[in-house]
Amino acid sequence: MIRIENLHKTYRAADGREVRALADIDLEIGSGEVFGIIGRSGAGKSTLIRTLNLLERPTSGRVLIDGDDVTRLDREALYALRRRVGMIFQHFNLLDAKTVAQNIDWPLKATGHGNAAARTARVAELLALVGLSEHGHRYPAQLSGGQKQRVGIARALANRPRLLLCDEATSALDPETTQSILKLLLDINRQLGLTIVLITHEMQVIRTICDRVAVIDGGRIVESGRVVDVFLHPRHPVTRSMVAQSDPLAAASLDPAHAYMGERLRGTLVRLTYLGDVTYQPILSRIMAASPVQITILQGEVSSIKDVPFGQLLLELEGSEDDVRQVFAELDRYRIHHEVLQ
Ligand SMILES: Nc1ncnc2c1ncn2[C@@H]1O[C@H](COP(=O)(O)OP(=O)(O)OP(=O)(O)O)[C@@H](O)[C@H]1O
Repeated sequence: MIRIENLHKTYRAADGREVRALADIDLEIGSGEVFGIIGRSGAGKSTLIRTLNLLERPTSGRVLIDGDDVTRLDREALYALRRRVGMIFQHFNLLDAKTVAQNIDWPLKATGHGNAAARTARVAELLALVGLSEHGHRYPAQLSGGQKQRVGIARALANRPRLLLCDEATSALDPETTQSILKLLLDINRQLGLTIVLITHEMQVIRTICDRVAVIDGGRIVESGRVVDVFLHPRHPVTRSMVAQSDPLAAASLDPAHAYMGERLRGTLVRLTYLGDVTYQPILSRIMAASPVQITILQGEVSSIKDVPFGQLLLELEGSEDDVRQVFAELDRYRIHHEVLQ
C-alpha cells in the first residue's frame, strides 16, 4: 500500500541553517496493517508522517501510495489523494464554532458528497461508529479530550479513506482515555480494513495496537520489525531505552545490574523469552521435574501483543555447569530463547 524510497528532508531554518530532518528512509507498509513510528522528540516522526499526504514535501526520494508517487501528483490528483488519506492530530484541530455534526459534515461538504440528506445520514453513521450518537449538536468546547478525538476520527473517516494517519493522536489524553481511543482505532482497522500509520513517543501505544514498528532517531530508521520481536529483543540503544521506560520487567532485564546485583544472587541470572503456543505450555515444570537445577523465578510476565502471546521470565538457576547447560539445551528444544545476564 505504501512504499517509501530513499526519502530525505532538509529544512532551512530562519537563520539560513540547514536542518536535516529525514535521511535514507526506506519503508513498506502493507494494506490493512497498523504501523507505528516511534522516536524521541525531534527524531523526525512528524516530518515523516506528513510526507505521506504531502503536508510536507520531501527534499528527495519517493512516496508511493497504491503505486502513485505522491511527490509527482498535480493539484487535482493531490486533492483526490487527500480524500483517500484521513488524518487525526494530537490537539484534534476541530472547528470550535461548529457543532460536532457540522465538523464531521465539513469534509463531506468540501468534496461535494451527495445531497444534504445523504450527508446527514453519513454523519449519523459516523457518529454511531465513534460512539457519539447523542452528541451531534454539541460544540467542541463542551466535550472531553477523548470525545474530541472521537470527532476527529469520525471527520477523518468521512470520505471513506483507505489510509488513516495518526499524529500523536493520544498524547494529550489520560491513560484510560488513551486506551479507549486505541481500542476504537483497532476496531475501525478490523471492521473497515483501514491501514493505519501512527507516530508516537510511547512504547505502550505501539504495544497496544501496532503490528509492526519502525524506530526513528536523528532522522534515520534505526530499527524495525514485528512489534513483539522489537519489544522482546530491542537492539538499538534508543529502542532499548524506550522499551525499558514502558515496562519494569524489560527495564530490569535490559539492565540487570540495577535490579539483581548483589549478594542475593547465588546462581546464574537468565532471561527467557518466548512467543506463540509455547506460552501456554507447562514447559518450565517439565524441565524442572527432569533436572536437579534449582530454578527461582525472580520476575515474569505473560501477556500478548496484538494476537501474539508472549512470555518473559527472569530466572536464577543454581546447579552444576553441566546441569545448567542441559537446561539450556532443553529450552532450545522448545524454542525458548535464553540469555545469560549475569
Ligand atoms: N519547519 C521547520 N523548519 C526547520 N526545522 C524544522 C521544521 N520542522 C521540523 N524541524 C526540525 O526537524 C527535526 C525533526 O522534527 P520533527 O517535528 O519531524 O520531529 P518529531 O520526532 O516529530 O518531534 P516531536 O515529537 O518533538 O514533535 C527537528 O530537528 C526539528 O527541529
